[in-house]
Amino acid sequence: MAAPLPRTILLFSGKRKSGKDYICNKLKNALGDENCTVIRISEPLKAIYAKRHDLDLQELLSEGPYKEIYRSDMIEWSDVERGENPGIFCRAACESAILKPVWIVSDVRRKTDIEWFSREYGDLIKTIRITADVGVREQRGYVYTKGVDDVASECNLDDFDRWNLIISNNNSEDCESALETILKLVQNGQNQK
Ligand SMILES: Nc1ncnc2c1ncn2[C@@H]1O[C@H](COP(=O)(O)OP(=O)(O)OP(=O)(O)O)[C@@H](O)[C@H]1O
Repeated sequence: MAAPLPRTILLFSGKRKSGKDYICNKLKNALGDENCTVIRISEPLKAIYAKRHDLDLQELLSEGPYKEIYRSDMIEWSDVERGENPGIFCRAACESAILKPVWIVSDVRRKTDIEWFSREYGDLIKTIRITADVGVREQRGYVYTKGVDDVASECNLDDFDRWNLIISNNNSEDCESALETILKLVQNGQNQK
C-alpha cells in the first residue's frame, strides 16, 4: 500500500541569506506544529557526509564556522553522489519526514530536486523563490565566496522560471506580506482537493 501523503508540499529556494530559514520558521509558527513540518534536504546530506568523513554531525548541522570549513568540499562530494542518483537526498529527507498536512522543504537547490518532487508528488508541490537585495543579504552576513556562490548548488535555480511564487524578503514588511501570500497559496492548494 502507498504511504499516506501530505496535502501540500512547499519547496523553498533562495540565495544565501535571502532568509529561507527565517521565512520557513515564521510559516511553521503561523501554520502550527500540528499542521506542518519543516524538511531540510541538507540534513540527510550532512548525515551521510559526516558518517563517511568521520565528522561531528551536530556541528555540521549548526550555523557556526565548522559548517563553513566543510561547505565547499561537501558541495563537491554531494554533486558526485547526485550524479549517480539525482534524488538520493530528497528521497532520504522525505522518508524520514513526519506526515503532516503541509511539508515545508526549506532548501531546494537544483532543478533535479524540483523534478524529483514533481515526479513523486505531482501537483501537491508549490515552488517558492525567496529573494533579497545583495546589500541586505550582506548585512545578514553574506560574503561572496568562490566555490560556494558560483557553483550549481547556489546558481542552478537562477534561471528556473516556473515558480508558483517569487517573494521579496528585504525587511519585516516584506516578510509579513510574504507570509500572507504563502498562507493563501496553501489555502488554495487545500481547497482544490
Ligand atoms: N525579514 C527579515 N527580518 C529580519 N531578519 C531577517 C529577515 N530575514 C532573514 N533575517 C535574518 O537574516 C539572517 C539570514 O537568514 P536565514 O538564515 O533565514 O537565511 P538563509 O537564506 O536560510 O541562509 P543560508 O542559505 O546561508 O542558510 C538570519 O540571521 C535571519 O534572522
